[in-house]
Amino acid sequence: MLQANHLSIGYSKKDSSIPVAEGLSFSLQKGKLTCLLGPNGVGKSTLIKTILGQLPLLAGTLTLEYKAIATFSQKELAKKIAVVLTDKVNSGNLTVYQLVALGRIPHTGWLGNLSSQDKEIVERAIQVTKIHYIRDKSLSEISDGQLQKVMIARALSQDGEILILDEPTAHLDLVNRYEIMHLLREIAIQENKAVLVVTHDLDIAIDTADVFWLMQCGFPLVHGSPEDLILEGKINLMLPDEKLVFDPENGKVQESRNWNSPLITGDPVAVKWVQNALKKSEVDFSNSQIQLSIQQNPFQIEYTNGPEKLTFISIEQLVSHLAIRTGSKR
Ligand SMILES: Nc1ncnc2c1ncn2[C@@H]1O[C@H](COP(=O)(O)OP(=O)(O)OP(=O)(O)O)[C@@H](O)[C@H]1O
Repeated sequence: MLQANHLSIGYSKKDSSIPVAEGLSFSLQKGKLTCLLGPNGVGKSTLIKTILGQLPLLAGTLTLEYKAIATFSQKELAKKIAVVLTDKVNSGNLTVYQLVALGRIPHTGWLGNLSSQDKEIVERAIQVTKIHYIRDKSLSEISDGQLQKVMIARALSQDGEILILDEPTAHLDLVNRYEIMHLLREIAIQENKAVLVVTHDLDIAIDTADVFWLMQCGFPLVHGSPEDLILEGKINLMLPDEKLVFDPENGKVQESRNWNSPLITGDPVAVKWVQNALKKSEVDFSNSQIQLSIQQNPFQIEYTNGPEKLTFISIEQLVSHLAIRTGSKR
């Protein structure tokens, strides 16, 4: 579909160019959800603008269906690539249906009437994104999560083979973030589209994406399935700060500092969350004799420190005790 070889992207000023990222090679595949991840300022939006033909390439090649992107007019590109950007739409008076129908403009022109085929495509976009129940509402009457689905529906009604979304889940709550990403996955598979999503939502991206593209300053773009990148340790490329590291065991980003846990026995899930709280408490256990034993039903933490034996009924109580004992501020 879309292919890049040793692509350099960036901005040109007068006679000089300012590269943002160099040596990017990738191919975007149909039927797959691809997530583009990387730290702030690494060049994700610059890459999207380059793909959309809004910025010239500084070096390398970028082709769509084996033809250089630069050879497509903006109108031709709009028929092939639909995009949802982060900007807020300012069309509060339009209804949901009218906004979705605007996606047909590249095919009909601004004054073009919708043919029965256009109407079918608009209906399909509304159906796929499950927004039929708000189709007659005005845009000023819907929530941010609903608006995001409407924007995706508009992009779908454009009916290109490629769908690009820049941070579609920013500002949404957890449930809506999952819903939008699952919807995009469904669209990729069922509508056989190449879907590229820029996101900072690592957890949800791991659960939904088929392919990750990782951008990191000074490195070529790394791609692969999230699972392969996790097992190979390459996922850490998106964490330029050495204080953070991806823990493949629990699938989470966490602080890389060494921390000595006291000896804790009991149910592994309970042990994990007691450890989590103790790590945050910043109590130093390196030379301590403290041992903890967790009992279930009722939940109890038996605390032993040399001859001292205590019982706590919550993690909060244990942490408060340790804070008082060690003079920690927490
Ligand atoms: N119009 C511009 N002219 C020159 N440099 C720019 C321009 N727009 C952005 N940049 C620079 O390009 C670099 C990449 O910016 P870009 O917006 O692509 O990053 P990003 O990865 O999308 O970041 P974020 O995750 O914060 O959205 C930044 O250093 C930025 O300052």
